[in-house]
Amino acid sequence: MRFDILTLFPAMFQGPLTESILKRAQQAGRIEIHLHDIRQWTTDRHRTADDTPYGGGAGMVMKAEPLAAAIRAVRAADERPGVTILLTPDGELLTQQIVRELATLPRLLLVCGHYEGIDERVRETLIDRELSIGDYVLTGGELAAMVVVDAVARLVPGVIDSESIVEESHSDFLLEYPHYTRPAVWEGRAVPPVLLSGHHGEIARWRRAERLRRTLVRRPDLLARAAAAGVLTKADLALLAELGW
Ligand SMILES: NC(=O)c1ccc(NC2CCCC2)nc1
Repeated sequence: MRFDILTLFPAMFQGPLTESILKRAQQAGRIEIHLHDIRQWTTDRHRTADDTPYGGGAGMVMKAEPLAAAIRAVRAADERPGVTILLTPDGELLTQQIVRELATLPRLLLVCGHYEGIDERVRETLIDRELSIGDYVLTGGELAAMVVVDAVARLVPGVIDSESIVEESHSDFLLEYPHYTRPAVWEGRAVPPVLLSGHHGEIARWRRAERLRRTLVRRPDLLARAAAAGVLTKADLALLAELGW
């Protein structure tokens, strides 16, 4: 899968995309991440990529010409069809369902706005989809783009071991079960004995019960969605009834 990131600040992406899992995934050729500095498509001597807003008001707006030229040039750089996504608080809220959908695409172009945003006419003509990583405002779309790359890339085959994908939570709306590792007792707190029992069936049941209990306590809204999606078994519903749901 190919990711193209269009930004005024490519250096911001050092670190999250050049370490650990995403670095190894790129080295293994599972994913490609191409950074593009929008300023490269400015045409004036001062390399102007933003300007004052029509109608007045504070801040600056990213100019249409350089951004449009960048999007068109980057699209043309690879024959694979891509979806061009703008990261913005106005966008559709990113969920694991959307992440799974994006992970099936051959290519994603992520446009990172800055300052007050981008000229509306680029949104109307060149942006296919607008996504938000949450209801809060950031100084730029770069961190949101990193979140999208991270979440989507980890679902690309071969990026992380497949069994942890299969098990993962949020795919069936439920939160994760608690995780433990050595030592068996830490500062007087023991690991739940069932996890040391070697009884895989009991361990699976305990983990499922923990996911249900935690989701009930912390995210009852997700539990309602799980029920509506029909992913709760009769055993789940019986246990939830015991928990008062
Ligand atoms: N919640 C988000 O995904 C998000 C994305 C971009 C952003 N800021 C950018 C958008 C245009 C100018 C700065 N803030 C928040």
